[in-house]
Amino acid sequence: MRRSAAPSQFQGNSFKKPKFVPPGRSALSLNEETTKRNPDIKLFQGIANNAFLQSQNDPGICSSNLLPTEGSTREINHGDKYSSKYCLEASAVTLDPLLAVHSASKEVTESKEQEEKPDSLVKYFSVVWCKASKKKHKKWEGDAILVVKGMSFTLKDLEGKDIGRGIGYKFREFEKIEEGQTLMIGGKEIEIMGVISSDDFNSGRCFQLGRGSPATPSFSQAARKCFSKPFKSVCKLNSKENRQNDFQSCKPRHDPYTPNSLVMPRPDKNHQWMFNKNCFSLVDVVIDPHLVHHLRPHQKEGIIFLYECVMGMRMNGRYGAILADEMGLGKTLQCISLIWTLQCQGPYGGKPVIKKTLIVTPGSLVNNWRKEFKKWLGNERIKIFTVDQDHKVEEFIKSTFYPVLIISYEMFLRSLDQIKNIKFDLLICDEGHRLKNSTIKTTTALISLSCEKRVILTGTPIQNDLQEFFALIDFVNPGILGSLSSYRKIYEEPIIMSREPSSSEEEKKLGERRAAELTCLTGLFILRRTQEVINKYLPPKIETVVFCRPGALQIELYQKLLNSQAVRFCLQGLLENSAHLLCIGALKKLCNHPCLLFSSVKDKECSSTGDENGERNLYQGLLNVFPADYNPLLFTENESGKLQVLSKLLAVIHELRPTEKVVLVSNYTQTLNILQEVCQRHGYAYVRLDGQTPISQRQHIVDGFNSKYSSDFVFLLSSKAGGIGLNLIGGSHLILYDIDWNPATDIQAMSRVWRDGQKYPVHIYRLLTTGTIEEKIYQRQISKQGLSGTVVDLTKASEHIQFSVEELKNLFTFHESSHCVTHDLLDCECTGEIDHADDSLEKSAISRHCQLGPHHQKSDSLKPLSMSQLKQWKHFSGDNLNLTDPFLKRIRDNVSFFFQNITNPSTA
Ligand SMILES: Nc1ncnc2c1ncn2[C@@H]1O[C@H](COP(=O)(O)OP(=O)(O)OP(=O)(O)O)[C@@H](O)[C@H]1O
Ligand SMILES: [Mg+2]
Repeated sequence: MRRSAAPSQFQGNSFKKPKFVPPGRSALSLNEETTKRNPDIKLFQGIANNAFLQSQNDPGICSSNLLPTEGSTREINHGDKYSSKYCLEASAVTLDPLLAVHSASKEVTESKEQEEKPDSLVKYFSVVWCKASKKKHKKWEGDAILVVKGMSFTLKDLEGKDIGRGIGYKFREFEKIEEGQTLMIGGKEIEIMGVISSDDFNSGRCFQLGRGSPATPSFSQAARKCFSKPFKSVCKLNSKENRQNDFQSCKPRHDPYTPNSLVMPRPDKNHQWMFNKNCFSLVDVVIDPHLVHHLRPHQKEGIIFLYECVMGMRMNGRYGAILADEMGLGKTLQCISLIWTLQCQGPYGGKPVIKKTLIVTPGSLVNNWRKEFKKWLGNERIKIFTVDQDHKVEEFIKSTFYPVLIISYEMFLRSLDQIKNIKFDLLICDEGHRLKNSTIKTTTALISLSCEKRVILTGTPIQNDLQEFFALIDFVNPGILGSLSSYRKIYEEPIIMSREPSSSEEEKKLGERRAAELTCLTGLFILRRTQEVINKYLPPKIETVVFCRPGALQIELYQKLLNSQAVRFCLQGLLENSAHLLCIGALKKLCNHPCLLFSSVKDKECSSTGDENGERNLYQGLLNVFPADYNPLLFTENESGKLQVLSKLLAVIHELRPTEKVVLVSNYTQTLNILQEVCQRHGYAYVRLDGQTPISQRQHIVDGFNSKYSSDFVFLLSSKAGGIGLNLIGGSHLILYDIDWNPATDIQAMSRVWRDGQKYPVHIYRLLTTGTIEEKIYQRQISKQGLSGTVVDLTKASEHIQFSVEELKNLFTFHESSHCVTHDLLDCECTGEIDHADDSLEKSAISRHCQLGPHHQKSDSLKPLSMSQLKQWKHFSGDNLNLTDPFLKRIRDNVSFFFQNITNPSTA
């Protein structure tokens, strides 16, 4: 047979063909072998192997939070300004037992015993294949990986798909396999090209080599080009003009030697080779001292990280980054520092790296960005253009005045035709987790921009869904993980499979190794730090979960609803037309206030529409429970346990802390109407921001509330409509009036007030109605089920949550006599009469599971609580006579139980 190369070998990646390794040397990794022959790979691996830093000193820094092994974190070495030191934790994964088996194969195969149990032996070969035919001249059709396990052979293409299988081979047959040998497998003829180590297979690297993706980025090709004409372009100095430019700008813009100066790492030789063709002199890029003065240590690290990424210094040919710091860590300031620096400076002759930057952000944050630019850089340094009703993109295009364009995602889509014609050098997508779906218009439109330097900012953990993760990675560094289908085969499927309880040891190992490899590839350009890094700059946070006794009317109505035909149908498993959602909705409304339920029943009575959802079955007889002359507009506070508590809470805050303000959060507009009415009745000045608030007015409302001169006492906020990214540091008390299925919604709301700039200790109150569905939702939030996977995602509505009949039974049970069902579930022995907290468990033991990281990875501090963590909170019943907290004292009559936790007590 003529040995013509497989398609991928035509691309000139000659090093890709694995060299045959004789059995005695089979433990040597393929990479070691290839690097010996190809310096390009070695250089790349140098980068990759150095890519992770251990940050034992800084608990808050955790690289991308998708860590393969405990504590695999990144930190930038400040000791040496010009070099970032990394260490690859993933490479420290314990030696794969398969590898050991592999290297010992000779002796093992001679043993008869093993002959009978060949399953324990797995070998991997790189091969080329073609369909079996009798033709004389055949052409190989592709590269593939041959997996030989026991007596079965599997052929996988370089996308990870199985393309052939064979069983029933004799164990001795594969023992003799060697380079050049041909075999028939599943109707395909294959030729063995070489051995692949189990390490390379388990990590997925052998698939990448074939694809020429991350391990061999465009860098190797570019570098090869340079080698072909050594020094020519680099040393061809220098036109007169160049020299003059060089001379003029070779001084750093700011002094790199002053104490506390923040100097960006210098590009290495390869970078210079590729990007400094004109041989400008190297100039230090120094962050404006005016900014450095304000920067927190984690922000300095973040700026260096962003700089290295967008300059292509972390991974050759890749210019994207994901800054996934937890909420409130100042991602905006880090980006502003980056923009301002690149706008004025560059490492080659001091020439600025970028001219124009596009910032795309949710509409409600456009003005916040403008404000932040002004806050950190003043009005004079940089001119920014924000697009709104009165300022169109055309104006930006006509003017040469503005280097930065800030636009909302919606407006961006509408103005795409114009924006496409502008050459942007840097693209920043704020709250960029919305790009997790690569098929939505916004993502495709942004991808269509030619800008290579792309930064995603997100406070939401991004690794919970591996497909969404792919979309985000592929957005910032297109193609780095190959095609979606190969990504699924090589990473997603093995990783998910390994998490199944039924997975075999081997599957578990493979999944772990693939996760480690994925982390390794992506960890270079993802940075996530947790709230802990700024805790020390923040005031204390006192969080209290308040279990409010339901009012008499609520109890009666609640029981009536649970006895309705609709609920009974649900419990019999008759869940057509989402009837259970209707029941859940009615119970939640009732918990907020009975008048909301009354209005729904009345609306249904008056409406002429059909009854597909069985509303009539649910509402039957409810009106009789209300007083005959009940008027929902004249609702009273004591009809709702939570409203009574709220009203007293507002009163005591107003009385004891007259200069402090309250953020009052609900997910429902109708509930906000009631809360607004309460404010009016008591004469509290308030502002309101919900989904109806025009985007143009939002920042104005926020600024007004945050101003120390404003007389507003309450900020009524619909968290779903507008909570994301807002700074509400004017408020130091935050009350969550109702609970969402999705813990992320509540966490988002809570972190609006406890953030940089907050002056007062922050009090957060979560109100729950005792014994009702609200407690159940809370338990779901803090139990494993609620914490797994994509639930921590603001876009997932409760309609997508699946319930079993068992779960519905639990949801539709009312625990009228319990002080706190959640406490009952904790298996805690205390009676709640005195303050109690369980110290028996280690505080940080439980973390939210994510698909990539191990189960005991460092936890996000803003992640939802777990049950066992809750048990460690101080807890006590409302009858506790030793209450000292003046706020809790005032509301205790209506409260059956409290859980309380204080973060950062020392900064008080
Ligand atoms: N170094 C600093 N010193 C003082 N205040 C700071 C500093 N860095 C940021 N801030 C302030 O902290 C607040 C939060 O910053 P920012 O809005 O950028 O957070 P974020 O990381 O974008 O959070 P989110 O994910 O919620 O959007 C802002 O008011 C900002 O001005
Ligand atoms: Mg932000």
